[in-house]
Amino acid sequence: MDVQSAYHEESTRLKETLEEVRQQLAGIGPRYYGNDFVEQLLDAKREESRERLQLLEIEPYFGRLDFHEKGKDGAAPLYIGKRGMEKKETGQPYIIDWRAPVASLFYSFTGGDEPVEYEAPEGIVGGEIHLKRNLSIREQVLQRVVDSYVRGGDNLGLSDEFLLYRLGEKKDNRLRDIVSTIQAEQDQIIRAPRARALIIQGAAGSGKTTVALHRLAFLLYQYQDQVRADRMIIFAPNTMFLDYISGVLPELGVGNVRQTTFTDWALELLGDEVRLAEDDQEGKRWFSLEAARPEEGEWTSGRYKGSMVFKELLAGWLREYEQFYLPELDFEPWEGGHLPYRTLREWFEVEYRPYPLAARRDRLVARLNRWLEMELGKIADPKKRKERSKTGKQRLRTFLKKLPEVTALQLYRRFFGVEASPVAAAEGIPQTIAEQTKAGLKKGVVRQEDLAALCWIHRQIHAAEGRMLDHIVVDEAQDISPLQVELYKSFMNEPSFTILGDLAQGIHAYRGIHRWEELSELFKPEQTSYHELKQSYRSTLEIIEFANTILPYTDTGLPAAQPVFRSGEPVEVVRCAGTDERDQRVRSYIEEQVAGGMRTVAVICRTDEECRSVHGMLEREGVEVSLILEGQQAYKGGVSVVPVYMAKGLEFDAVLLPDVDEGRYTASPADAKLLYVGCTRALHRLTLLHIGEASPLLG
Ligand SMILES: Nc1ncnc2c1ncn2[C@@H]1O[C@H](COP(=O)(O)OP(=O)(O)OP(=O)(O)O)[C@@H](O)[C@H]1O
Repeated sequence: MDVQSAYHEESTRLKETLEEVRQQLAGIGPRYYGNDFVEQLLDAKREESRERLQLLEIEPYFGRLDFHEKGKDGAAPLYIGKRGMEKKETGQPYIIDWRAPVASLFYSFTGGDEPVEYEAPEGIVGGEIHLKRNLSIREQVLQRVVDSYVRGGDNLGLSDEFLLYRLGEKKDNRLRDIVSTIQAEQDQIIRAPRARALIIQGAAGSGKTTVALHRLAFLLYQYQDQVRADRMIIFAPNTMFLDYISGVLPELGVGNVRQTTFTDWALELLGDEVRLAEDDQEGKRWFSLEAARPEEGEWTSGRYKGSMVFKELLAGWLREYEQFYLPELDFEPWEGGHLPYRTLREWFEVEYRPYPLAARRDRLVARLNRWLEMELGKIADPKKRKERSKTGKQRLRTFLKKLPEVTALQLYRRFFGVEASPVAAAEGIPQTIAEQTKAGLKKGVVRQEDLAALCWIHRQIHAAEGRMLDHIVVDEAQDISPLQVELYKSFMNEPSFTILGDLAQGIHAYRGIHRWEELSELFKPEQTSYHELKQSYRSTLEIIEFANTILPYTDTGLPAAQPVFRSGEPVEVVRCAGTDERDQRVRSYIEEQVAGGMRTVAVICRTDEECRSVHGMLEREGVEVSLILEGQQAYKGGVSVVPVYMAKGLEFDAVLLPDVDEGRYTASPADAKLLYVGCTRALHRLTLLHIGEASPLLG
């Protein structure tokens, strides 16, 4: 079929579809606002349908697959959309949800005339593909029809055309869904079984974040009876990144999934008791040029406090503390009254043993109160009872002081020896780490690196409290610690994780993992699987090849990222005679890129100070530009100046690195990772400037 007839055919089908959607929408009826519970439930269902149809009304589908199922007559066209619908009159599928089993063929099929199959709930279904067609519909208008496979046709390289068209688009300030162009290797991850910890090492721009979000949408569809959106969490590195990805799930019709940072989540779990030190800023501490760089093999406090070694120490100390928690004392409410230690021990050590420490203490206190009331009840003389009640209650208050309330922070303080305790402070913590932590605790504050341990203690002493979770996504997982994952595990009956990251972008190696085994070892072998995504979709061929030359300096041994064949302008590296020329080049770069239609442009500097200086210069020249620093809540798009450690996870149409000199990017793996992150943020254009000698990482 020629292009024109295909376009005509699809226009007709689109018209029909839109008419069907409109009719179904019109048939839904008005909303119900009354108090009847059954009506309310029905209304919620109608509302769901309305939302689904409204989504379909804008872009009903993006693909068509003509599939000839074995044993059936001829090939039937399947239209695949972000949501599914049936034809009202016949009840037959009219648009197939992209997550449905049969839709997997659309993604896994990469050409060839061989038979294909997919896994349906009823078993394996086989057949042949006759046509794979990509359809681009915007605001109800058919814009493009691209056949990536026609049975019997020559099918030369067409499969990439639609993907390239999508990758060539300019980006705004939000990550988008990719349902129409999910690639086979990505689809495998999206559709992987739920009950395991999936660990994914993916090259920069390989779609990790995007794939994780699509996987959530898939799990909600596939395991409707087992998972709920409000029992899923996405952990991402910072609030601005969360803002950047916040559009994807709603586009996929998924609401109610909590998207948060570990710090926010941990502080909420721990309550008001825990306060972070105000100077706990990573930019200053680790990314200034003066920042201390840990030696290879040396424990940094973040690595240590996130390690399983530290967890074991905590666990051992906590066991001992629990053992000595109950003081060896009888309780005497008044002269002659007596509750022996033996009985108290029986309650605490035997009866309440199965409960976590906080609950054991609560129960003991409640029992003591009850015991006192009962003893008082036995006294017949009202005057005497009143007198004893007063003394008894006073003595009980004094006694309870020896059973201090247990909170995570209090225990942590005792563990570090900041507060007296029946069990001595733990030994074996590297001295500087112990001293630094104690100094903070004495001032009443902790650092972010303490949060995982505090939350872990909290779980140990409260256990069953809090909701269990169905699935957790950990993005940028190279930056998290084993203890964090151990903690997340305690919120699940069986592990169900999507853990994604890139060790080559491990710029927080002072607190993050250095090998994926550090996380996979936390699961039983049959509970975990490891995948690699090597293909990179974000950047042009030139940018990926350029970034690949930096990769070996990161010392991660990771393979080069593979580009899709999308060619653009060469990467420019320009030596400037001095700051005047550099500033002039930064300004003209921004001007040119904006004039050339780039919607997001970033000047990515090595440090906060450098960013402030470039931003100040641009503002003085009247350039409209946002300065992004640590703690930024939202990403607005347009032109930004951002330190490289904050740019991780984001992407921009055009990127300029203005300070790639030998002093700012040395030949160390830490700097190589920073430069790799900086370069891989660019989709279409990348330019690097330096004054004096260029960084040795540029070969
Ligand atoms: N199959 C695809 N079709 C179209 N675009 C895609 C596809 N896969 C990824 N992309 C695009 O590639 C870009 C990178 O995706 P994403 O940010 O999810 O990658 P990442 O692996 O998390 O990157 P990084 O580790 O560098 O932050 C995004 O613009 C995304 O839309």
